Amino acid sequence: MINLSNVQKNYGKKVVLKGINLTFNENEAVAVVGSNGCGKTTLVELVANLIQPTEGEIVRQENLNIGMQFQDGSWPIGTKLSDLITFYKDKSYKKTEEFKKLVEAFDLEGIISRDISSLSGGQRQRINCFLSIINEPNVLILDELITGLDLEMQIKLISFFQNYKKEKKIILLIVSHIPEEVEALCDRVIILKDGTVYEDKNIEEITKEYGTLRKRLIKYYENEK
Ligand SMILES: Nc1ncnc2c1ncn2[C@@H]1O[C@H](COP(=O)(O)OP(=O)(O)OP(=O)(O)O)[C@@H](O)[C@H]1O
Repeated sequence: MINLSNVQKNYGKKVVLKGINLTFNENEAVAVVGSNGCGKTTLVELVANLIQPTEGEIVRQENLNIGMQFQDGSWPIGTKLSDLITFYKDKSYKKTEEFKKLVEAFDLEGIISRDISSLSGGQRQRINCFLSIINEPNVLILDELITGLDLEMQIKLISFFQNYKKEKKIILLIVSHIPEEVEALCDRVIILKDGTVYEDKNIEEITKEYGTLRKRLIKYYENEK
């Protein structure tokens, strides 16, 4: 369980988030959505303990292991995924069934021994996905998981993470601009606006009221103008 109470985050004089009260529970998949710059990544970085609130408190249940897939990641020239695996795991890991399953799921075979800095955005994205779960997190944060990926990989990744969340009963937090991705992966949607929680509802409530999440978000963007 992770609880945010009265959280505020400022960057200099700019108040990015304010008065945030949220609880995330085990076995729950939650999406954070809203316009560019509304504070989605800031919110998940606070949850991940990567940055600290300016005001308020974040309480995390003990022994939480947090994994995060970033929108991109820059590695020093020459870094290879195979080196990173040796860093995070022992050598025998590469012989495990688990590893073989992940290589297949993220289509890593041809890129594992290549310099990450020479890979395409989509290839790096697949590596970031793999690294986000290498330490078996019980809180997994996916920030724009399928953005920039070809359709085949989008379908493959969504299906992988649908099964992953069912199996592992983690807290899954996703940041996304793609309503269909959110509907496929999440039970609950938090919409941010002006640095606050504008709406916090289950997908079922949203679809009952608006038909689809896409229709709900179009209404949100219409009011933003
Ligand atoms: N390290 C930082 N220093 C200063 N300002 C920052 C920093 N990180 C984020 N911001 C600002 O905070 C605001 C929220 O940024 P954030 O990345 O959380 O938005 P977002 O909702 O994830 O946006 P997007 O949909 O474009 O990815 C933006 O105005 C951004 O410029």
